[in-house]
Amino acid sequence: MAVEITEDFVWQVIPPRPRESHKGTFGTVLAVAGSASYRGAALLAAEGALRTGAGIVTLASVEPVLAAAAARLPECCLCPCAAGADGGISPESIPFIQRQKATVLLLGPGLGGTAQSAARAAETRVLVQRLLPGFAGSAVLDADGLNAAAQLLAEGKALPHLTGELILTPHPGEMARLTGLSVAEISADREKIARQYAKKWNVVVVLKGSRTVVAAPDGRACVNPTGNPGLARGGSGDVLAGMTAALLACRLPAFEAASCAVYLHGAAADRAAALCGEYGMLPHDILPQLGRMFAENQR
Ligand SMILES: NC(=O)C1=CN([C@@H]2O[C@H](COP(=O)(O)OP(=O)(O)OC[C@H]3O[C@@H](n4cnc5c(N)ncnc54)[C@H](OP(=O)(O)O)[C@@H]3O)[C@@H](O)[C@H]2O)[C@@H](O)CC1
Ligand SMILES: Nc1ncnc2c1ncn2[C@@H]1O[C@H](COP(=O)(O)OP(=O)(O)O)[C@@H](O)[C@H]1O
Repeated sequence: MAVEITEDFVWQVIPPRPRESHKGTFGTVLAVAGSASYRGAALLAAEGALRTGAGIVTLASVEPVLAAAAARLPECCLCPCAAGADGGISPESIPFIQRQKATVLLLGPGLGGTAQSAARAAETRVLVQRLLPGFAGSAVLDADGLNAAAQLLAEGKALPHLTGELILTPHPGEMARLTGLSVAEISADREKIARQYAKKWNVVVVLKGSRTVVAAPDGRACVNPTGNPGLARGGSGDVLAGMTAALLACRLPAFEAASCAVYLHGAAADRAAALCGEYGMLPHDILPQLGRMFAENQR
């Protein structure tokens, strides 16, 4: 049985910021995210990363997303991309994205896919196929990035290799697309499935939902006790993806980064629910509560 993540574990793993540190100490998250249809996903992911300690966050996206980011998140650096199918990021911009400084790549939230069109899904697949392989750091693959990877796996292709570690953050629906199993089969033994595929794919799997399971390729696994059904709404996963990328950028190893991110995301959501109710809370209400937890723990 996997152990539960504890608050003690989280604050042992996330160190205080050294007095002599600078922004480079805490890495650069390059978030490739958003499209005309899903502007909020990119903003929630970028703010999740900014509020979880990353030294620099750069958002690579199309103009309407960047306009929203510039208005709401002045700390966010911007990498303007050409618009492709259905207002998503065109693969034409890949060389420009590859020239951005980055220690962690966050790929997927709001990129768009088959829900928009076959052309959008194909372009998102190209982004995943060309940005992940050989990336010099670690990466988080989420949302439409996972759907693109599922298509590649279904075609018999392997998950792309990068220099660092790769974290996949599927909910059970995405895990079903990635594995070819049914949601019922996955739900029957979430821990076993997460462990099995972490090993098979050589990645950290974050199988989301009530009691999220985090599994590493070396066989370690843990279960998250925090969080509540107020998180069951669009946008919660985008915040988590940004938080996870930020902890990677702060140089936590992938298993620890993912475990701490899911614990803090859920614990902040529990505080948001205490204030707004599970019906009334929103994903962005997680962010101020997260700040309170960092402050209470001198981080
Ligand atoms: N404001 C914004 O910009 C937002 C943008 N967003 C962005 O939108 C993009 C696409 O996201 P999405 O939500 O449309 O696709 P996805 O999550 O695959 O759901 C599709 C179907 O999958 C299933 N399914 C889902 N969860 C499941 C579960 N736990 N367990 C089992 N099944 C589950 C379920 O199928 P059903 O059960 O209804 O048949 C559901 O209808 C993505 O890039 C994201 O970042 C969103 O984050 C929202 C806020
Ligand atoms: N009932 C629940 N209890 C605890 N956490 C939940 C619950 N439902 C969803 N969550 C969490 O909320 C997030 C939802 O992410 P996801 O399903 O990808 O949706 P989206 O990307 O649209 O926000 C995940 O972190 C998941 O673990």
